[in-house]
Formats: sequence, C-alpha cells, structure tokens
Amino acid sequence: MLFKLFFKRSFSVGVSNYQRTRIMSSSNLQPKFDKIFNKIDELKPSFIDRLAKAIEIPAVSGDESLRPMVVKKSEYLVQELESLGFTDIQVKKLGTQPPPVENPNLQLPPVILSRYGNDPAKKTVLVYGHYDVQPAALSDGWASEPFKLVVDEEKQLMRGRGSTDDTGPLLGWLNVVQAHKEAGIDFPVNLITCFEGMEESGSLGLEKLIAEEASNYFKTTDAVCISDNYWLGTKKPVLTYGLRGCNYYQIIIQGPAADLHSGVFGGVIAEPMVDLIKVMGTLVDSNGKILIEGVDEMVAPLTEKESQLYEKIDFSVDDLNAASGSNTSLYQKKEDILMHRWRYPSLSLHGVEGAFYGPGAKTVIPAKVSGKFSIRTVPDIDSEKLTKLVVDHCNNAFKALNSPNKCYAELIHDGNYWVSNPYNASFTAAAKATKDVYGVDPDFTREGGSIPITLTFEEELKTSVLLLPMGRGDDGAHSINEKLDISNFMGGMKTMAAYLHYYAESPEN
Ligand SMILES: C[C@H](N)C(=O)N[C@@H](Cc1c[nH]cn1)C(=O)O
Ligand SMILES: [Zn+2]
Ligand SMILES: [Zn+2]
Repeated sequence: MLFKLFFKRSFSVGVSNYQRTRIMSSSNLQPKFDKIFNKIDELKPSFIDRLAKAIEIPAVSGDESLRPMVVKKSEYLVQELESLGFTDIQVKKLGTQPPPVENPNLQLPPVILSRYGNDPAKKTVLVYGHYDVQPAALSDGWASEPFKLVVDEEKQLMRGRGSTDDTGPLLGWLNVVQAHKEAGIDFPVNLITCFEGMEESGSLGLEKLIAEEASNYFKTTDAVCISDNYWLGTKKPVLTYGLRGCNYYQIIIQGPAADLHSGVFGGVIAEPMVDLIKVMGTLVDSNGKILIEGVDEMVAPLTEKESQLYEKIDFSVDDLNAASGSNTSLYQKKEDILMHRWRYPSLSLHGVEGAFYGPGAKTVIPAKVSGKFSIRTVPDIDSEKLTKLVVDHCNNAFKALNSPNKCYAELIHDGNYWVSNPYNASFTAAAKATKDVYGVDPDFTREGGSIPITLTFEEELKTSVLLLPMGRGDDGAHSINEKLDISNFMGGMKTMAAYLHYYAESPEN
C-alpha cells in the first residue's frame, strides 16, 4: 500500500534551545553513543514511514464500531515486530468487554507480548505502550485529516491522531531495536513488549493478564519503562514519577419513549436534558472546585517537604497558556498550577450522548441523554468510596428536581493513581541518557493524566516503573491537531536507546 505524507509550509520553528544545540547535530552528542545516534538519524525516513502507516488505522478504542480497526492496528504491529526479529510473539485475547457496552459480545482488543533477546546474563526491561487512540474527526477543527500523518517541514513536526499519544513513542521502541540491528550494536538488555489497545478506555482486561503473566511471560522483568506522557512544557525534558488516576462516570436520564417535537411537547413534558444539565451543574463550580461532599476529605494533606518540590520545577502560567492556546488559567502561580494538576483531584464534564449537537437548529427534545464526566484521582482517594459518593450525590441532586424522569448514575471505568520514588537505577539511567541527548538535567515531574496500568505493573511484578516521555506539553494529546515534534521523536528514541545502555551497565536493578 502506498502511504502519502503531506508536506506543509509555515513560519514558526518549534525547536527549543536545548534541541538546537544537542539534537540537531550528532557530533555534539556523547561520543559513547555516536554510532547508535547516527544510525537513528539515518533511519529517520523509515521511522516516519512506519509511524505514517500506523496512524492511518483509526484505532479508537472508545468507539465500538471501530473495534475492527483497533484489531487491525494490532496486526500491523505484530507484522512489524516479526520483521524486526522479535520472538515469542503472543497475541493475548482478553475476552468480552464488560458493561456498560452497546454490543454485549464486543471483544476487547488483544495485548501484544513479544521479546527481543533472552540472554540470562542481561537485565530485562519491559516496555509498555498503547496502540489505541482517542476519537478524532476533521469536523472537530483539525487542520488536516486526523488519520493521515502530515509532516510539516517548516515547523518540523508530524501531525496526526496518536503521533504523541501513544503510537509515536510505542514505535520508538521498535525503531531503537532496528537501529541497533542495522548499526551492528549488541542490544544491551532483553526487551519485553506489552502493547495494549484499550488504554484510552480504562485498560479493561489488562490487570488480570499482568497478574497471570507476572510469574510467566514477565517473570524475568527487572524494570518497566513507559513512554506515554509528555514533558511539562516545551523546552525542558522531564522524567515522571507520578500520575493521577481516572474514574469515568455517566449519568443517564430517561424520559419520553422517543425524541419529540419541542413545539408540540415543549412546556408540557419534563425534559431529560434540563434535568441532566441541572444535575451536572451540581458537580463542580467554575473555579474547578468539586462540589461532591466528602471528596476533599480523602485527599492526602500537603507536607512542607512536598511543597518545596514545586519551586524547583521549570514551568510558568505562560507555558500553560501557550499549551491551551488561551488565557483561561484558574491559577497564576506556578506552584498552584502544578499542585492542581498533580496532587489535587479535578472533575471534568466531557459531553452528552444522545443530545443534538450538529450544525443547524433542530427543534428536538432528546428522549434519553447520558452525561459523561470524570474525576482525576490522587492519593488517598479510594475508588470505591469515591464512586459511592458520586452516585449518591447524583441521585440526591436528581431527587431534588422532583422530576418524573428516571436517573441512573454509574462508573464506566476506573484507573489507579501512582506515585513512586524516583531515586533508583532506572531513573538514574534515564537522567544520564536525557543529559546526553538534550544537554540538560531533566526535571522530575508528576503528570495530571492517567495510565491506569502503571500501579499494577509495580505491584504485580514487584519492580519499579519509569515514565520516560517523548512528546511536549503542547502536543495536543486528546485534542485537535495532535502532533509530535520531529526533534522530540528523534531525541526520544536516542534517549530510549541511551537509557537501555545505562540501565544495562548499572550495578543495581
Ligand atoms: C497519559 C496518557 N497518555 C493518557 O492519555 N491516558 C488517558 C487514560 C484514560 C483514562 N480514562 C480514559 N483514558 C487519560 O489520562 O485520559
Ligand atoms: Zn496515552
Ligand atoms: Zn491518551
């Protein structure tokens, strides 16, 4: 199949100072890694081509009708792994997707396990990534088709759904293997891949698989590395030691038997949308304060030691405004922004299923609407307790309306928060690798987003997890025009390679 790359001109150059001095010329880099870094540079066109082919497959895990595409993308990855010489490739089926789901026979996408090397004298690093993506449509406001990779030569970036989250970083591991092979460099560790297709929808089924494989496929794992988050800003590389969790809910309001004409029924029946908006309006205020009683009480108190950590981080409200493309920050102080992104919970309203949303002016009363919202969780919020508080809150808010409609609130999926200790061999190796590639010590950060399976890896495999982000804070993950800067793609793969070498050499695990 022929895959087209689109080239576009523009006037800004998205390359940071660190990257100008370090990434642009391999001769500046740590001589130790010259050979592998040069090979990564040389293979750039084929790496972009591999990414373009993957991006073409709209593997949206949250859209049931696109499940065959998620499976197709898993097949593409298997083919690539085979061609690179990965062995023991196992395509693990996870069974039927649990409710709530429209098709009760919907199969979960597979998890791909594979190995590169199996030398007992070497350490083993398990790399996790996800090949599913968030939904995307041109009509959302994208500058180009979201499932066609656009290489913008002027801005030196690649635009497409999954470029930064997480297809680009996932393929980075395959590319690093290819570069070692082609440069004739012994791969420093045994690599195990665990690639899933359900991360954007709560990693359903993966926890059980990890528990089953902990003493089987994953038995020899010394460290887990995940490249599925972003630098805090756009200039300084980071290593990440914490994530928020994510509990995703829906409130369903059921009224009349079918959608109705608002001229005929407006004013004489109870409208589900009115009830839903009133209930959703009781969840959070415009300052971001969660209004559900009992949630704040579960949050771990801020200690003096922790509060000092925020001062050292390279970030400002300007970085936030640049990434959001607005001046809508609720906080001006760096410390407040970071704490509200990393260590306090947040509640976001995402959308309404069943409601009219298209262009034009349709005069309809929707019969059944489902409001979607999520809460980003933090230590010490207990997921089950939180769900009880949320469901009780929604039921009470609905009851207060005295509506004849029916209301049902439920959890769709939850995923744990994770906070770890970054003082170990894996983080040390990654910090050295980052310095070699970008010429600067990384900041140690937490992340406001979630990777539900992180804590499971740590607990089941009894090992440490390192988050090694490839993209930048302004990549637009989950948003329109998601992109990955080419310098981050190249620098990210070099960092992955150097990390594996440093970790292999480290006397500790
Ligand atoms: C940080 C990671 N790349 C990501 O985007 N994770 C998702 C995970 C999720 C949880 N529920 C739904 N998706 C996120 O943080 O939203
Ligand atoms: Zn992701
Ligand atoms: Zn994501």
